[in-house]
Amino acid sequence: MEQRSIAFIGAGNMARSIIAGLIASGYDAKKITATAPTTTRLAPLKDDFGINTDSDNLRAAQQADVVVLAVKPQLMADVCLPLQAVDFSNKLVISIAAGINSARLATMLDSQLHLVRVMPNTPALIGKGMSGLYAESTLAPQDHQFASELLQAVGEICWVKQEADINGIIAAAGSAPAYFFLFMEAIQQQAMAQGFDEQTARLLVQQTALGAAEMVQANPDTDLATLRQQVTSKGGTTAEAINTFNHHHLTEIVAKAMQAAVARAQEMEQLF
Ligand SMILES: NC(=O)C1=CN([C@@H]2O[C@H](COP(=O)(O)OP(=O)(O)OC[C@H]3O[C@@H](n4cnc5c(N)ncnc54)[C@H](O)[C@@H]3O)[C@@H](O)[C@H]2O)C=CC1
Ligand SMILES: O=C(O)[C@@H]1CCC=N1
Repeated sequence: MEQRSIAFIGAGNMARSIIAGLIASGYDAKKITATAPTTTRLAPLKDDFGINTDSDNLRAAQQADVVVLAVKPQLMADVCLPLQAVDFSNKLVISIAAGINSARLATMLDSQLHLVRVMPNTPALIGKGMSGLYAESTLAPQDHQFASELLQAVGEICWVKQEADINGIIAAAGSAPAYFFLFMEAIQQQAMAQGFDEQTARLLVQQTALGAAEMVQANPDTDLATLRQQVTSKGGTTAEAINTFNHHHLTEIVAKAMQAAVARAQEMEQLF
């Protein structure tokens, strides 16, 4: 892919995940700079991936072709204020922040932007990310392509047509690794309660989750319900477990959780 210079403003969990994935995919480490106020987050990035680090956001942004905004939403306005001095006319801006829309980002940076909003997730760290992307139709094709390739370097992508759909991506992918971790934690805990040691309980759940996810991927023409039914023998053990989930309205719980994620993103759009 095109090797543009990239400045990650903010060097937390998500920036690290994308940087790790980019380096693993062969992106030139010298073309990547990450910023943070202290060396706590920066030193490991420099040591692990050989990228440049800087505590000066303005300098990093001025020197980059692509500026990735990767700070917490509540900090975004404060972080953007000094960046208003940057000439963004020839730069691509990528924001990964939840709950801050394009119009608000343009106001925060006081510029007309070549902007892509991206909603990634942390499995980008191991090249298994899922990112949703949104841009105005006026975005140049080469910027569109660069953003696609950047996120494809760390996983799968899908472009959404309306900016509001980014909130749906948050609910279904950005936040969703945590749902699976929670589910796996619950299985691990119950396996331990049934007598397995912690390590064995973890192996049982992690290998099963991996196997299930890979079966989904390996059978694109088989719907998820069919895969479930193939495990569920009539009158057997799985049927009892699934009946218990249904009795406690698992589907409704998931729907409510995803709706709550969207509602929070909408609320953040008003707050920050
Ligand atoms: N963690 C996740 O799974 C996902 C996070 N996001 C978005 O990514 C963004 C970052 O989230 P995380 O990485 O989880 O947060 P984080 O708290 O791990 O990282 C934020 C980083 O910003 C740095 N920072 C704080 N003040 C700064 C400043 N003035 N200048 C430069 N850097 C500064 C901090 O040192 C920290 O390393 C958020 O906007 C979030 O909505 C999006 C998708 C998934
Ligand atoms: O929890 C959050 O707000 C961020 C956005 C998606 C995942 N983490």
